[in-house]
Amino acid sequence: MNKIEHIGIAVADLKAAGDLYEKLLNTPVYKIEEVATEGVKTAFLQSGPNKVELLEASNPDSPIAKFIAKKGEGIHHIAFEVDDINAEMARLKNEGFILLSDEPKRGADNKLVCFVHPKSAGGVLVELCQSIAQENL
Ligand SMILES: CC[C@H](C(=O)O)C(=O)SCCNC(=O)CCNC(=O)[C@H](O)C(C)(C)COP(=O)(O)OP(=O)(O)OC[C@H]1O[C@@H](n2cnc3c(N)ncnc32)[C@H](O)[C@@H]1OP(=O)(O)O
Ligand SMILES: [Co+2]
Repeated sequence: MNKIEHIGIAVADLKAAGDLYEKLLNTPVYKIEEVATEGVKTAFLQSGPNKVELLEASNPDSPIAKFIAKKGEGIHHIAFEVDDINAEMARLKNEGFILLSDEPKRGADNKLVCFVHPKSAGGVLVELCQSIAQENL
């Protein structure tokens, strides 16, 4: 596991949250991207070395909709950068962590991603992110 790749924040209204975080971080949203397979619409802001991912549910079955219904808006997950997501997934599985998919999935912002169930990670939803090489986009 390398640096924190982003902090995921669940929001009810992506536009309003984007405006708020632009003021808070004094930096513009640099990308808006829907990941239909995840049921989310995302907005990204970069503040120094830190990346913030705002997440709005794009359908009622979205994990973000369920999260907000249960816990309200707020920090949803921590994503870590990995060099080799398949190797990290195998290592974590071997260590007894519960992975939420058998294979990496296509995430936002040109990443391959996989999630670790919060029940096996001390109550924190952890995401692994491997950048997709330019030639493979
Ligand atoms: C991929 C695009 C983008 C990117 O970065 O590229 C994203 O980050 S997409 C982010 C949205 N997608 C996901 O979150 C996928 C992984 N999440 C899941 O599969 C589910 O949300 C899961 C399994 C974590 C929870 O789903 P479930 O249907 O089991 O919901 P429950 O409310 O029953 O939760 C069970 C249990 O877990 C606790 N929980 C749920 N979400 C979180 C969370 N984000 N952080 C910490 N804990 C969480 C929930 O409170 C329940 O615990 P309990 O003690 O029973 O209340
Ligand atoms: Co994320």
